[in-house]
Amino acid sequence: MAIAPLSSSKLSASNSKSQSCDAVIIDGKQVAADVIESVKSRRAMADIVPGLAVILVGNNAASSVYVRNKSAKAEECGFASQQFDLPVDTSEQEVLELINSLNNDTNIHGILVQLPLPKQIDSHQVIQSIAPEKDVDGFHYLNTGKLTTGDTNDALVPCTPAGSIQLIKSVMGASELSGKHAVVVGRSNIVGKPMASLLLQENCTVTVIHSRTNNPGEICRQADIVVAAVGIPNFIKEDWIKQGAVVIDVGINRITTDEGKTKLVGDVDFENVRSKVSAITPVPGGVGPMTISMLMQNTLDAAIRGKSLITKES
Ligand SMILES: Nc1nc2c(c(=O)[nH]1)N[C@@H](CN(C=O)c1ccc(C(=O)N[C@@H](CCC(=O)O)C(=O)O)cc1)CN2
Repeated sequence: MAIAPLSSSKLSASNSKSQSCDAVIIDGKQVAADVIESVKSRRAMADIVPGLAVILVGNNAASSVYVRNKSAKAEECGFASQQFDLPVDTSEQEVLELINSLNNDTNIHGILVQLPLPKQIDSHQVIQSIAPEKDVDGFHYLNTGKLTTGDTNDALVPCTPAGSIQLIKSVMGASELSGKHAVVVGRSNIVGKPMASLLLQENCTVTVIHSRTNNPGEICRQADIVVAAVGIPNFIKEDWIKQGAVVIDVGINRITTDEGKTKLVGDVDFENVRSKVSAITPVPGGVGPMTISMLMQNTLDAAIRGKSLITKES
C-alpha cells in the first residue's frame, strides 16, 4: 500500500468517466503507527504516566474488542490504564458515580465511556458528566464548542474525525486542502458534525448531506473530498464520486456474504469507486486504526496540560 502526497493536478481532475487514476490506498495502520510512535516519544520526554480510564457497560462483542484494544494500546504507550467492565443492567446513577470518582482522581487524566450504552442509560447525561479536561473522546459541550468556534489549541477533538483529517493530510498538503469542496455524508455528533468543523478549519468549503437531503448524489459528485459516515454498507456508489476525489470511509459495517461468512465493509462501494479516485481509505485498515491512536494522543495531551496546570498552581 502506498502513502504519497498527490499532485494538485490529480485532485482537480474533471468528472470524466473515461479518465482512470492509479488510486493511492491510504494505509491507516501505518499512519496510526506513526502517531503512536510520536505519542511514545512525547510521553517519555514529558516524563509522565498518563492515566486512562475506560468504561464498558454490557457485553456488546465489538465494543469489548475496541475497549480491550484501547487498554492494550494505552499500556504499550506507557500509560496506566484502568478498565471498568460493568454489567449490562448497570444504572445510569452507578455510571455517574463512577465518573464522579474518576473526575476527582488526580492519577486519571482521560476518561471514556464506550458507546453505544444499554438503553436504560442516557449517553448524553453520562458524556456531559465527564470533566471536560478529561474528556478524551472530545464529546463534552466544552470541547465541541471549542472545536466549532475554532478554539482548538486546548480542545480535545473527537478521535475519528481527528484521525480522518490526518489521513487526508497524508495525501494532501494544507495549501492543497484550502478551498476544496468537502462533502461529509452523515451528521452524527461523533463523526459528521466535528468532521465538518475540522474541514472548515482547513479552509475547505463544506457541505453536510444526510438522510433528508434532496439530490444527495448530485451534491456528492461535486466534492473534491468525500467523508462517508452513514453506517450503511456500500452506500456511496461510483456515480456519486467525481474523478480524482479523495474518499475517506468512516463506515464499519459487518455483513454476511453469499457464502455465509462475516465481512467488514465500509460505507463506500470500494471496489467500484477505487478506479475513479486519487486516494481512498480501505475498510478495514483505514480510519478505524486512527481512532485508537488519536485517543492515545488526546490522553497524552490531557495529561501534559494537567501537569502544567499543577506546576503553575504550585
Ligand atoms: N466512546 C467511544 N465509543 C465509540 C467510538 C469512540 O470513538 N468513542 N468509536 C466507535 C468504535 N471504536 C472506538 O471506540 C473503534 C472502531 C473501529 C476501530 C478499528 O480499529 N477498526 C478496524 C476493524 C476492527 C474490527 O475488525 O472490528 C478497522 O477499521 O480497520 C477502532 C475503534 C464506536 N464507539
